[in-house]
Amino acid sequence: MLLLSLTFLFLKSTSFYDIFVLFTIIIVFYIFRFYYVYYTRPNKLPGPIPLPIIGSKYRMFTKNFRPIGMDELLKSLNSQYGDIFEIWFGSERAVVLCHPKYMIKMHQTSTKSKYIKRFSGSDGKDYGLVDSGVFNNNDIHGSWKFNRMVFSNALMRPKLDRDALQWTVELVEELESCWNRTGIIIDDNNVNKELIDNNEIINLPNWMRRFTYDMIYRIAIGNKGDALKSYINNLCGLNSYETESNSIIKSTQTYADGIMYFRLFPEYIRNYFPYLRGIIRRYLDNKMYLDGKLTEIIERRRSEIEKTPLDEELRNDMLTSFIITNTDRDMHKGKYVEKFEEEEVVIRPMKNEEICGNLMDAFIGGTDTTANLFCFIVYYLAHHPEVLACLRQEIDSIFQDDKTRKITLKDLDNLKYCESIIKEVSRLQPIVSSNIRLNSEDDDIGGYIWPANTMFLLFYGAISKRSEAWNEPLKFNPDRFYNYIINDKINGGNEYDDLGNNKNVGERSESGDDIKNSFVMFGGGLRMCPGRKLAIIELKCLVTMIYRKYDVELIDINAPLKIKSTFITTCDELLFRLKLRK
Ligand code: HEM
Repeated sequence: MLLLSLTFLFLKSTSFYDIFVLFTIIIVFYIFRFYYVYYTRPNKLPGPIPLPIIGSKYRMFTKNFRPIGMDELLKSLNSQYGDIFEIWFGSERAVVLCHPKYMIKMHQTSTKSKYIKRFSGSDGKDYGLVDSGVFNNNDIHGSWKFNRMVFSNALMRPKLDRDALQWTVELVEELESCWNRTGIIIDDNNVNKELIDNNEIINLPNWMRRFTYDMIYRIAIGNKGDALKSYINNLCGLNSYETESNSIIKSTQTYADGIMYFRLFPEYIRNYFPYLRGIIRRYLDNKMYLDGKLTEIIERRRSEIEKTPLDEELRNDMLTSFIITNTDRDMHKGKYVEKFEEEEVVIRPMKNEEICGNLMDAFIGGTDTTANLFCFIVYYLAHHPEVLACLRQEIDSIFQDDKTRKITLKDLDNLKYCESIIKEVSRLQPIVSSNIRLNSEDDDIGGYIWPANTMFLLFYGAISKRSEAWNEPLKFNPDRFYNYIINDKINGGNEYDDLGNNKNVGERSESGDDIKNSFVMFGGGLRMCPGRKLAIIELKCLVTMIYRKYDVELIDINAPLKIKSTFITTCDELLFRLKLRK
């Protein structure tokens, strides 16, 4: 208030000329300071010279002014500057790492690791970006450790596998019925010309986003989401109504869009820059609405749990797990000070704000990732009929040509080639193509000592395609995951993820050219994706149910894959239709 009054007084008593001169001085000072910091920085690495305010962002346009995504930008800088270089986000430097050897420290699975932090600073607390939830949580040895443990436990329970599979099956059936109603499933005599011209309806990402919304809503809250249902109603011209799940999902999407503003602009600019202030206000209002809605749901469930007799089983979803943590309903109550790797975590009941943050992280983490990966799988299978034939062989051998038998967890275990396809697509077209880590103490990376809080950008898009780790790295070849023998001796001990995969070897480990951490689909270390098991269950089930029954055709097989890439890579358009498999 005082600042505003002073500004008002100043503006009233000065001429336009004075303001212009003052403004020019500030800008010149800013530019001078910016380049002073740039030219006196420690460990000067190669990289494009940054511009004030926009940093290296001007390189996101080609010489012909074609905009490019983050993935393409990093690829071109990698080939120009090598495996370690720097780029600037505004006035903040990021050291870009493109070789798996640098991941050994970044992905270390120990609480002693110096690379657990994802972001710098303590700005954005009002938007839940400091000590709330899991993804953005920077309070590493405090609330992150606790939330991360409860979040992972909720997702990794074997009981959830069974439900996740059953819910995926039900949702694929709903998806099929939507595709039937909109005419996406055709036979030879029934090619609906009108439909083919309607890109909205035949665009696969539009369906998959709603599918994964509904799925993660059910996993997180326990009730069915309505995104698919209201989308089909809309397309069929029926009344679409606003359900609780839909408004939460929409509001979560808006919340996710807002994160960028809180990360890019410091608090004083957010609060006092006129146009920005309005945008920020809207994002904060939306967050308040979302927190309110989620708190209502939490309280409803809490009272439902309180009314449930102790010997009666509770629902099997993340929300219930969060609410009962260390309460009388928790069979581990009081028994544990649990171990998180080698550090102790005191388990306590979860606060409502923490539950809200965790639910939002589940919604954000569990939708675009799985949805877009499925679209990329469809694209790759359409372009590699030989791989599709092998997939069909595996599916048919397990289901004996039965196109409707319910999938079991044992079937999922046996779908090894299907899993290899998912991994190989992720290797070539990673959904999370770059990731961020910060060092908590001074440390040596790439032969330089980096001061604490240096930002490292791990460019997974390059790391997963190194010729030291993979034979013909740019070739789509799921066999490299299928026929792959783990060599303990060469790797000096293996680390297995929850899927039973050795995370630390590339295909060429047998020949001695092993490269640690060359497959980074789910990141690595203590911050590795906690939703990985769920994602693989969903994807295997989806791929199997679709491909055992249908031929998936792309409307234009020659069209290049249309992607948009920031830190995650999404499929913009993939026009498709289905035919019943003969
Ligand atoms: C194909 C699907 C998915 C992919 C490719 C993927 C990938 C990733 C990657 C690369 C990270 C960063 C890990 C790191 O920093 O080392 C991550 C983190 C995370 N993912 Fe996923 N993910 C997927 C599905 C999911 C699902 C289904 C959920 C939720 C149920 C989820 C929730 C999260 C959360 C909460 C984090 C932050 C973990 C932390 O900071 O401690 N993800 N994911």
